[in-house]
Amino acid sequence: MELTREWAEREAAADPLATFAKEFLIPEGTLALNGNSLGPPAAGVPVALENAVRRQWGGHLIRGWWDDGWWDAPERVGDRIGRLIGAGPGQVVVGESTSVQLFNAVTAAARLVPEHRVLVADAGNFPTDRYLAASVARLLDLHLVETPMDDLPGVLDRHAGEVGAVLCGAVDFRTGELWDVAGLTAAIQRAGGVAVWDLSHAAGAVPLRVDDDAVDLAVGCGYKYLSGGPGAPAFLYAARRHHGDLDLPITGWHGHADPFAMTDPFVPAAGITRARTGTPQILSMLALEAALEPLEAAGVAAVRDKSIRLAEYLFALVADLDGVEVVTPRAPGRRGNHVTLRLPDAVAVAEALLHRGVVVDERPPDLLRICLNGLYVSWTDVFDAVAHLREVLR
Ligand SMILES: Cc1ncc(COP(=O)(O)O)c(C=O)c1O
Ligand SMILES: Nc1c(O)cccc1C(=O)C[C@H](N)C(=O)O
Repeated sequence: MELTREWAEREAAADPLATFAKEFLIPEGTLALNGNSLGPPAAGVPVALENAVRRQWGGHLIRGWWDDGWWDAPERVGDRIGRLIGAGPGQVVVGESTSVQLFNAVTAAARLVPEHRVLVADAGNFPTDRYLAASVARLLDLHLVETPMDDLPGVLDRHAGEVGAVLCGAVDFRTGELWDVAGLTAAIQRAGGVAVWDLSHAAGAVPLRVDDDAVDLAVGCGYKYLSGGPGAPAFLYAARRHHGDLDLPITGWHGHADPFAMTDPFVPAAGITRARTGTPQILSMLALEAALEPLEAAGVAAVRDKSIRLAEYLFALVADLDGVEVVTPRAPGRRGNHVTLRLPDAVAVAEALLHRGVVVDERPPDLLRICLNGLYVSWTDVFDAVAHLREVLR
């Protein structure tokens, strides 16, 4: 690799994924490097929404639930996301916010092993995960143990036999560190626990194999690498082996075995359908469904491969920047698709970059996150972003 713009231009010209950038609505001259917060809209999204509102809703009114496939959307879109995370059909539903799904999953996980009174939570996880783990612990009167991910194996050993639900983030939202989902899931299960992974920063970013890794439950965000739009519905994965015993706390009527019988008591539906809650956010779900198309067409593996190489380019480009430390592990197997730099005044630097059309984000006090989603970020974007950073720091 060469640290010149000409080299970046040559790489961009030879990039087999280059055409996918045109399938996203990104303002001319803007470098969208914060897809780990909010992915940009795919061009198919406004088309799908226009169709959903005018033709489906406006044309068919309530018949849309059946004639336009709205009723089945949570499982249908769930299966599509399932393919992106290595889940076979019938194990993923889409709906609600990530936070609601986290509450649902962690509570159900704890209820799978009611005699195990320790709830373990990743201390570095995004705040909503930690708040919800604490809330579930209070609700079920469990003992909450928060641990840095590095110490998770030790915590599991110390509490072996008492461990119930364990909530971890697959990719650290701050540092971008990718954890060993397969190995840690096995360790959690050896301790008697039930592994709940937050895949928000991993789904659509890194190839996941939730079935092969024997993950118990997982939750993920719809608006980061899946580009479903602000507040896009989240997803919940539950391994098929748990479906019969899954006692989810949000027992809405869409999760009932016979919702239109409208009778008591609540009888959970068979399969993953029991994880449905109330009426799903159809417009948002159809936006999310349309947004998946470029990612599905490119394939997570190809996007990941390019993202890894873009990060290596970024590591090389920032190597001589004084006072800038790369916080993200460099080994590809140990990082997701965002790179985090530690530097003084990260907030002011992010602000200055934004004025130059470089959209990154900062996490206080001193972290700058740069998301390199190979689906729409190019080699020249990385070169230009670092050139701007260099000028801002000067
Ligand atoms: C790991 C993680 N979980 C959850 C969320 C968000 O949850 P919600 O979509 O409910 O706001 C985020 C980001 O906002 C996140 O980074
Ligand atoms: N969910 C967000 C929001 O509602 C507003 C602004 C940003 C976000 C984010 O997604 C933050 C993100 N999860 C993070 O990793 O920091």
